[in-house]
Amino acid sequence: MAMVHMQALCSSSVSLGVHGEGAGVGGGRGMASVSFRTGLAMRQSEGRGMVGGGRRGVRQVTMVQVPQREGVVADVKAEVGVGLEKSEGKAGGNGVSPGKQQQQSGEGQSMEVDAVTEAELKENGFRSTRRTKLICTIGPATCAPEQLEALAMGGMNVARLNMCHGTREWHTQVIRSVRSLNSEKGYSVAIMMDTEGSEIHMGDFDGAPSVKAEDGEEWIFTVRKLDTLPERTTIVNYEGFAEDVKIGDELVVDGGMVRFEVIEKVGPDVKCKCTDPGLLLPRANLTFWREGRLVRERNAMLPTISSKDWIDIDFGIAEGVDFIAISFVRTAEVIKHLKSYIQARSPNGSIGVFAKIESSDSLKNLEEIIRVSDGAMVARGDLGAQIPLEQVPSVQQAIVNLSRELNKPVIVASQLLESMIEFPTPTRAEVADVSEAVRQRADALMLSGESAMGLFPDKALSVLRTVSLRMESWCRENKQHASDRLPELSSVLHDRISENICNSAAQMANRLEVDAIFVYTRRGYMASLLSRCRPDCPIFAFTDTKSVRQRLNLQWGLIPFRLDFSGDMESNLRRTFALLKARGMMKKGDLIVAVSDISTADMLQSIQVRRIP
Ligand SMILES: Nc1ncnc2c1ncn2[C@@H]1O[C@H](COP(=O)(O)OP(=O)(O)O)[C@@H](O)[C@H]1O
Ligand SMILES: C=C(OP(=O)(O)O)C(=O)O
Ligand SMILES: [K+]
Ligand SMILES: [Mg+2]
Repeated sequence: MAMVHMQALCSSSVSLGVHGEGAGVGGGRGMASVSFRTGLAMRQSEGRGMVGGGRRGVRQVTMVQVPQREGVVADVKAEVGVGLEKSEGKAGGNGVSPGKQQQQSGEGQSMEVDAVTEAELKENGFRSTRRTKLICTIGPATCAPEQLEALAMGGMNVARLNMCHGTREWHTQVIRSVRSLNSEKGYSVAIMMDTEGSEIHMGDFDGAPSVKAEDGEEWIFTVRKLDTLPERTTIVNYEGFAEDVKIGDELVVDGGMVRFEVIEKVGPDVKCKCTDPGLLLPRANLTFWREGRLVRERNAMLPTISSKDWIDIDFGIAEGVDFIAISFVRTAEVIKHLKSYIQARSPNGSIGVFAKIESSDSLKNLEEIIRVSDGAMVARGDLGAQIPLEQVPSVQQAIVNLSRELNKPVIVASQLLESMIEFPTPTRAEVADVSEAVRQRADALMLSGESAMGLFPDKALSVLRTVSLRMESWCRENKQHASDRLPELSSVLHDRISENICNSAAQMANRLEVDAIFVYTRRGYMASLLSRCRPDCPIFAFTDTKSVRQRLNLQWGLIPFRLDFSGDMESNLRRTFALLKARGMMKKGDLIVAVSDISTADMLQSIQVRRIP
């Protein structure tokens, strides 16, 4: 077996030499010692996800010969001495023993994992765990505690709150209910807040869940703030509406669910004739088209984050939501602006900011937007109203691929199982659509109306679950991963080491057909990088804070655990094995690849192959 010898003399180059002889690893269990030495100095970048993030300093990387130990099959280790300034972050202590480590309240227990995954692992083993994550929009059909619990039981990883709808009190109540399910019953449902954005939309219908617009009917679209609505009248939330539309324009509701033609303008009222009948839903999105083209000049004048959105965002920060999704993002600037605002407001918090890709402007700046965001959502509902429908599938594929390349989680959203709003089984075409998103290896799939106000929210979730599982195992059987080549992520040396460690670990895991990859990570960055490789086995991500654990919930293949760990990998591994075995989640003889991202005085990152003793 090879001695891997890595040498890097200055911050710009790393060379990897593989020698023909060296410590003998050949003999299977308990024999290994592969190590590499690096002597390099580098500045830690301030970018996201640095190991031991929050610290600055110059790192000195040195090699140590790794002693042979029981249970080690092979061990590749880069050990680093870190010259640190005082650590700024919380829970960043190096080499603190678990017993001594002071956690925020409620974080002192031995190991926390989502109860549903735990049960699934015990029952069906590693290969059975679902890799694609599921998001449910919560609405009137699912907001009661027992309805939320049914979704959590059914595999909901993230609950989404659409701030277009519902009152502040309603949202507060849902957030509290989810939080107490988590703390009292062991679920781990994260919360995503989705901003309303400055879209043009219709008003409510005096509490009616929907109103039918018949072919040829005349309707009034008005900018007047009416208290009582005359029949066949709807309010439009955009004050410039009556001025902007022209006679002959086409009004498209919800991307084409209903259409009208403008026939007359009377002051603040716009008289329209229904040309495509259908159901009008409260606050349905509205676009207007002239000579076959979307009129977007005025839309472009509206802010991406409205004053109402800022109030909602403050609310989200105060409630400690895990993710904020921004509607109708047009540029990277707005995401940067929001991220710095969140950073200033909750320096210790870690709210992931997701860019919703749902306008033609966002497509022009796609890469820039995804680079600065913590994730992206293919919001096909509005996207399909802004670009020709037939372009949506290829755009979806491009966004999924780009996000994965850039190491950002990506959600495929809207109309996945639309017919299940009314019917208990999906159409075959819907099943094919869900399967395709899974085959593309999106991180997460999202239900909207199906779970918010449909008749069969639990059934819809169950369809997402079973279709995902089936497609995932089909992909593994057909070795789809073989063709997945990812371009290198970044130019920062330190990042390149993390990336290459993760790529190698994932490749090793696939070749050795191990049962799981373990990753010990404080910020979650290494867990993300492993998820990005979409390996065949599940990834157990051990992290020491609740907020990081919650955030990892959204990423493909990750099973996040909260665990107090120390800088001593050997003791971390032994403790983890013991805890997992005691809880029936692993058994003697299981093979794992362990990746460590814990920065301490004598270690940076390592890959080990271990058999559970
Ligand atoms: N918090 C809520 N309160 C009431 N109804 C909701 C809520 N969230 C979602 N809904 C209903 O579910 C439908 C689908 O949800 P979603 O796709 O998120 O919204 P939209 O259709 O406005 O884009 C909405 O049109 C609305 O009727
Ligand atoms: C997810 C979407 O956004 P919203 O439901 O908020 O309109 C969409 O447009 O597909
Ligand atoms: K929204
Ligand atoms: Mg939308």
